[in-house]
Amino acid sequence: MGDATDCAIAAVARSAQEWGGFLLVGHGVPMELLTRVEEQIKGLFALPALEKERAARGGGYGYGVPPYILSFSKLMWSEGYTFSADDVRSEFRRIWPNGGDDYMRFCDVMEEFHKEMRALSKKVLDMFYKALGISADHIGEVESQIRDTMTTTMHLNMYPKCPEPERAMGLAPHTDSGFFTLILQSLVPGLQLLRRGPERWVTVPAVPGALAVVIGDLFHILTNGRFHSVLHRAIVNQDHERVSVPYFLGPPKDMKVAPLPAAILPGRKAEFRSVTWREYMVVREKMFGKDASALAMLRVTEDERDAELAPGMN
Ligand SMILES: O=C(O)CCC(=O)C(=O)O
Ligand SMILES: [Fe+2]
Repeated sequence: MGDATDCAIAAVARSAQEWGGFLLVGHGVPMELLTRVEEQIKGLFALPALEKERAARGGGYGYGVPPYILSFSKLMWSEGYTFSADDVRSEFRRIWPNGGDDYMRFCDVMEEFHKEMRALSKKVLDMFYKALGISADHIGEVESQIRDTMTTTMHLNMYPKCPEPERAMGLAPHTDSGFFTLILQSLVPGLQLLRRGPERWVTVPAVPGALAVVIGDLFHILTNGRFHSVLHRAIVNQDHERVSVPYFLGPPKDMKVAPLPAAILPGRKAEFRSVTWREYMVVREKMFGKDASALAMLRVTEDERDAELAPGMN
């Protein structure tokens, strides 16, 4: 994947435009490591409820579901754990206050995974740059800054078997807010992307060793809407529990994100205002559960564009 072929780059461009995501194979993260990650996560969620509650979610991190899913009416059939990938050892002291073998094994596996995924993320970003027409020898200051400062948040999802799957949802429809997400999933399908025109939910196949890549809202802004953030959800089933591990890549929380000049097509203008991730989350929170998109709030309006073209004329 280090030297992705022109054909692979064209496929990335096409799927990022049409779907907002794709399945990545041949990425080099060993399958055997992915299996160990899944085993550790199953072990974590199998702990007694009281032990998990010690790490109850606060300030965005910890055990529990992300707050946005509470604004949906359908029953959510999942458990979750969110943490900063750089702080595995301190975060999981909350679950294992005295350390010990289980703690060590869990942290070792998560750190190994983080190291591999971080390296992979940079390769994926470079593929996206190429797919936008920004070749390796034309990467500018902003592009390199993004590459060097990307942050990573990990989220662990556990969807137990559900006796009445049609009455529940694993994770409500949402877009990811950052740049892009690499998702490891069990060999049990459940992730679905919303395909446009006509709208329908399409299940992402569970291919051994593959990682799903999903584009987030800030990447939609960065690419001036050329790559679109995709609405996705997770469904549950009666026969198998399912684990998924989204590895979220994004900018530092206070870095301004605006359409990359090199990504704006000839004859077009920047269609989004610049925003930090922190600011974006405030807009997004207001939109949860409403039938409107936070991204739309950041679109530059015709009036603003006219004002920009003719300063001081009103
Ligand atoms: O379970 C999945 O496959 C999707 C998880 C997801 O989209 C998320 O946690 O943001
Ligand atoms: Fe997601």
